Amino acid sequence: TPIPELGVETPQPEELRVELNPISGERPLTAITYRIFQERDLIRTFSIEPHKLLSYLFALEDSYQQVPYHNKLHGADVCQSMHVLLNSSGIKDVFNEFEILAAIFAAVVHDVHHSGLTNPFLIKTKNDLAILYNNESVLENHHVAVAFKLLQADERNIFSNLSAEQMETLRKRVVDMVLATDMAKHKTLLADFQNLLEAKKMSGNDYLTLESYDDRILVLKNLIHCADLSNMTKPLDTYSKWIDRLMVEFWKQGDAERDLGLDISPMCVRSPTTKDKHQIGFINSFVHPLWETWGSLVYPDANTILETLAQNREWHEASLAALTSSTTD
Ligand SMILES: COc1ccc(-c2ccn(CCC(=O)N3CCOCC3)n2)cc1OC1CCCC1
Ligand SMILES: [Mg+2]
Ligand SMILES: [Zn+2]
Repeated sequence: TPIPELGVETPQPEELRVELNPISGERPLTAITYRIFQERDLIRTFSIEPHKLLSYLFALEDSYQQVPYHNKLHGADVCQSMHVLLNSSGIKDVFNEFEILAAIFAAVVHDVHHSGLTNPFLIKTKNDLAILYNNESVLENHHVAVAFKLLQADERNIFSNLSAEQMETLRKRVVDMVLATDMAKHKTLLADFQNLLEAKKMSGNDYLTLESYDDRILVLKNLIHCADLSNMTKPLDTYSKWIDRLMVEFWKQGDAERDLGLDISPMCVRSPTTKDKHQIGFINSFVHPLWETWGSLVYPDANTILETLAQNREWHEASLAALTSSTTD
């Protein structure tokens, strides 16, 4: 049975079309995710009932908070970036449709109900979430718990036609991937990833023969982490809009820290050079090493990404030089 164009039979196609229309900007997360599910034929492969997918995505989108950066646009952005990265010719044929379903789902849910505050802030203010999750990946545990809580309503359970065993593995993959987006996990995640690629290179067989669950999920964890850190690899006009959103979110946290008499986190200090200096430092310390490693796996697919990353870093260095020279004059 052909799936209707908008995914569901509806007596009011025009109203639904407006609602789903990404141009109207009302529901970018739903529009992008629904489109990706269609394009990857996930709706048919997993017998997902279209009206349940729409209900789930509407509820998910509405559960993203209206904060400057970690809002539904970021969820949509990471989902779209994940979709593109999964198409890298280097890994296109590596992952099966279950892993792809888990990866796309993990990407779109990965920051749901984000409060616009960082884990250290929630921990030092003894927020209920920090108590609940014992200071361990507090936000990330919350995001993935909310994502699965939304699935409990029958009209939103998009996985109702998966077997119990399939659901169990999907759940494990999604939890593993969302928890891996905690920056505190970055160093271990990247080191394990580099060791895996090194071992594969030593053994001579091509990278793409990933047998164990642990090897496969390790690559998927780095993949969602790359998607989450993909702002710096985007064209400058897009990238600079993300920076502005994140800085507003950080500055609001800085204001809260000051009001509470707490030390202001370094990234939350309002100052003209903070933006460039932190971006350069962050790209050098975290983003470039991660994308370079990813680039070695999918070589040469990441070359454009690495070039854009280098150009964006140079742009920050130039604006920092201009700033400091003008202030020293
Ligand atoms: C557009 O700029 C950024 C975009 C994304 C990130 C970023 C870092 C880690 N993640 C993954 C989620 C996480 O762990 N976070 C969320 C951001 O705050 C830190 C804890 N995302 C960092 C960015 O810039 C750096 C932070 C201020 C200047 C340099
Ligand atoms: Mg996050
Ligand atoms: Zn994120």
